[in-house]
Amino acid sequence: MNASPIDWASWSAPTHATLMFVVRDGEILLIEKKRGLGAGKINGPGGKIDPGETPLECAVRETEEELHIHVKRPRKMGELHFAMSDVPDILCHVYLAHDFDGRPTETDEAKPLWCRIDDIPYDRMWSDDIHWLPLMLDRRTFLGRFVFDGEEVGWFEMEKDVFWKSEG
Ligand SMILES: Nc1ncnc2c1[nH]c(=O)n2[C@H]1C[C@H](O)[C@@H](COP(=O)(O)OP(=O)(O)OP(=O)(O)O)O1
Repeated sequence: MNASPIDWASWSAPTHATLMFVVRDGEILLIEKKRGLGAGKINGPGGKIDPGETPLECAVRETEEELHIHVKRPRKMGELHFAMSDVPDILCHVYLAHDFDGRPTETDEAKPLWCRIDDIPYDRMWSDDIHWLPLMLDRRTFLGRFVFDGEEVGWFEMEKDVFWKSEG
């Protein structure tokens, strides 16, 4: 691929956000996002980090708010650095869990959707997802850098097997 149009060494994002994925019995718990950035797309639950909140606290809170479940023992699997063309840049922390309390419930923010791991609807998701979600499902950690042109990925690179310090 061409050289990056972004100097990633000096890049920083004004928006920090999270994503949480629950994988159990060969299925992944996704959402149909009903509002906010990415409304209409399929994604994991998640959202923007509040002031004073850690990324892990945010991922757990957003999952509770959007699906009314409490995830157990989430592990940080990756970071996604999004240089955007039409909204402020985003740094997103990605978590994986295998267990939770509660029953996934539709809220005004999200509709739960269990998908078989081999039948994930990438064509209804953000266009970066296909570059890192399969890696995460193979239990590999990652750092993805993406330059978006509107809704499309114009440039990207993936670092694999990145060490992320455990939190909490
Ligand atoms: N490119 C891409 N791929 C996968 N996931 C995402 C992106 N860009 C993104 O922003 N996201 C994720 C990261 C977050 O989980 C959401 C965006 O957060 P948002 O819904 O705007 O945050 P909330 O705090 O829930 O929303 P408001 O309350 O501010 O409306 O998408």
